[in-house]
Amino acid sequence: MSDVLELVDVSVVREGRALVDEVSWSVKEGERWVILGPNGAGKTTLLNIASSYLFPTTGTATILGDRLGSVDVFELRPRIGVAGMAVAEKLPRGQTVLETVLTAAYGMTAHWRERYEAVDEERALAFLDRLGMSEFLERRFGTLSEGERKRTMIARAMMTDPELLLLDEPAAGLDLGGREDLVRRLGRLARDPFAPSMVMVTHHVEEIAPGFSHVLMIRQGKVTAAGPVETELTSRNLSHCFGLPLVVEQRGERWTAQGLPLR
Ligand SMILES: Nc1ncnc2c1ncn2[C@@H]1O[C@H](COP(=O)(O)OP(=O)(O)OP(=O)(O)O)[C@@H](O)[C@H]1O
Repeated sequence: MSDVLELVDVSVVREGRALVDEVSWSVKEGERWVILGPNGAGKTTLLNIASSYLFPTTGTATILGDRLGSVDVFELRPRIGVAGMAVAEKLPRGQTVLETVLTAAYGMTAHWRERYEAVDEERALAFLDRLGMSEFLERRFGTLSEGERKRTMIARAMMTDPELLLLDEPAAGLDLGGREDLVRRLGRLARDPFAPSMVMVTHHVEEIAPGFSHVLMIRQGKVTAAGPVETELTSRNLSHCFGLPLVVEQRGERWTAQGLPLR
C-alpha cells in the first residue's frame, strides 16, 4: 500500500505560535481516518495542508506522491475531493443542486457552460442519488437545509473521482435523524472498496461511521494518539485529547463518549 498522505515533522506557525506542531502522520491507500480534537486543536489546519491549500512552515508534506512546494498544486487539487464549510461558502447560492455538483467536474465553483457532457450529468445524478438528494436537483443551493447542503457537498467532492476525500465536520449542525442518515451514508462509502482514501474531521465519536479504520487525536497542535480505531480510540486517549475524564464505549459498530460526573 502506498502513501496517500505523508507529513513529516510538519509545523504551521502563525504569529509566533505553532498551530500544528511537529506532526508526523501517514495515510495509506484505502484507509479511512477520523481526526478528533477540541476546538482550536489544529484539525482544519491539518486538513488544509492535506488539500494543498496550506503549506507547512517547516517539515514536509507529500500528497498523492507529490511533495508540496515542488508540485503544481493546480494539477494536484482535482485529485483531492474536499467537502467543508470553506468550500461551501465559495459556491453561488443561486445555483441549482445539480449545477453545484456538475461544476466540480470542470474544477469550477460556478456554472458557465450551456451544456455539460452527458457522462458528467450521469455521474452527478448517481452521486446525488447515493446521497439521497435526487428530489432536490433543481433547488437553489442557498435554500438547502444544513443537512441537504452537507450531502450536496459530499456528492460534489466525489465528482472528480478523487483519490483522497477530505470531509471537514460533515455532521456538524445536523439533527439526530440527519446525523444518523449521514453516518449510514458515510459508512456505506467507507466500506466501498472502490471509494477513495478518506479523512474526516469531527468533534464527536458518535459521528464515526462503521468502516472508518484509523483515528488521529490532536490537542494544541500536537498529535496525542494515532493508529487503528480499535487500539487508539480508548477512554485514556480521548480523555487526554479533550482534557477531561471521558469514558468511551463501543456498541456494535458505533461509539459513544461521556464525561464522568462531577463529585
Ligand atoms: N491565520 C491564522 N493566524 C493565526 N491563528 C490562526 C490562523 N488560522 C487559524 N488560527 C488558529 O489556529 C488554531 C487551530 O485552528 P483550526 O481551525 O485548525 O482548529 P480546529 O481544530 O479545526 O478547531 P475547531 O474545532 O474549532 O474548528 C486556532 O487557535 C485558530 O484560532
